[in-house]
Amino acid sequence: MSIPKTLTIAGSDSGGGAGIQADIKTFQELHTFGMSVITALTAQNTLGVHGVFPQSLEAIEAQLDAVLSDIGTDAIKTGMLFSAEIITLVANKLKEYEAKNIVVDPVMIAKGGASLLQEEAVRALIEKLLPIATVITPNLPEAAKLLGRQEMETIGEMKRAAIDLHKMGPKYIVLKGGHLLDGPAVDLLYDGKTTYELKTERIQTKHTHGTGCTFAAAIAAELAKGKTIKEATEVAKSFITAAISESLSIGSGIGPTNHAAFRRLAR
Ligand SMILES: Nc1ncnc2c1ncn2[C@@H]1O[C@H](COP(=O)(O)OP(=O)(O)O)[C@@H](O)[C@H]1O
Ligand SMILES: Cc1ncc(COP(=O)(O)O)c(N)n1
Repeated sequence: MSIPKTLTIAGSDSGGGAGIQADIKTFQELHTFGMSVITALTAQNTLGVHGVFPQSLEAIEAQLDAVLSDIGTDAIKTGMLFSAEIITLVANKLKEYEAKNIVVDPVMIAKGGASLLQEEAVRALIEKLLPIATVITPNLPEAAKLLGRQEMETIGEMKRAAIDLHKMGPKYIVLKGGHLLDGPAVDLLYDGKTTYELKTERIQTKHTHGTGCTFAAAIAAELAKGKTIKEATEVAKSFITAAISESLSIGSGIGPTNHAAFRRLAR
C-alpha cells in the first residue's frame, strides 16, 4: 500500500506539544507517513523552554541523507532551525535532493519568550530558505522581523505584508493572525495574485502551545496528498481550530492542543 510521505525538519519538544512531536502527531492524524530530522533538542514543558541543545551539523546531515536518499518525501515542513549554519545545510540538502512542497514555518521565539533562532540567522533564512520555499507560514512577529518593520495590527497591514513577503521568493504566503489583539482568528493566503482570508472565531483559551507547528504540518500533509495550496490551508485551518477548541489542560502553564480532535470532525 502506498502512502503520502511527510518529513519534518525541526526541534524536539520534550513536552510533546510543539516541534517534532506536534508535527508527527499531525502527519499521522492526516493519514501520511511522518518522518523527522531533529535539528535541536529542547528541554521544554508548558512553563517554557529550560534548555536548547542544537545537534551537530554532522548529525543533521546524516539524518537528511538517510531519509532523502532512500525513502524520499512528498512534502517537507521546516520548523526550529536555530542557526545560520543549520539553515544553510538544510537549504543545500533540499536543493541537492530536489525536494518538492517545502513548507517553511519561520520559527523564531517560543510562546514563553525563549529564542529558538539566533538573531544573526534571520539573514540566512531570508537568503537561503525563502527563495526555495513553496509556502511560508509566519506569525505576525515573525513576518515583522522578516520584513524589518513594525508588527502589523490590522488586516489591511497584513495584506500589504503578505505582498511584500511574496517578493522575497516563496511561491505562496500564509500569514497567521493568531497574534491579532482581538476579533476573529484570521489568516491570509496570498498566491501572488489573490488574497484569501481564512477566518474562524477566536477561541478563548490560553492553551495554544504548538499551534503554529501543527498548522504548518497540516498544510504539508495535505500538499503531500496532492491538494492545492488553497485546499491544504483550508484543511489545516479546520485541523488547528478543532485542536485548539479541544485544547488540553496538561501541565500548569500554556498547555498543548488536541491533535486527535479533527478525527471526530472528519468522520
Ligand atoms: N485563540 C485562537 N482561536 C482560534 N484560532 C487561533 C487562536 N490562536 C491561534 N489560532 C490559529 O492558530 C494558527 C496558529 O496561529 P498563531 O498563534 O498566529 O501562530 P504561532 O503559534 O506560530 O504563533 C492560526 O491558524 C491562527 O489563526
Ligand atoms: C521545538 C519547538 N519548536 C517550535 C516551537 C514553537 O511553538 P509554537 O507553535 O507554540 O509557536 C516550540 N515551542 N518548540
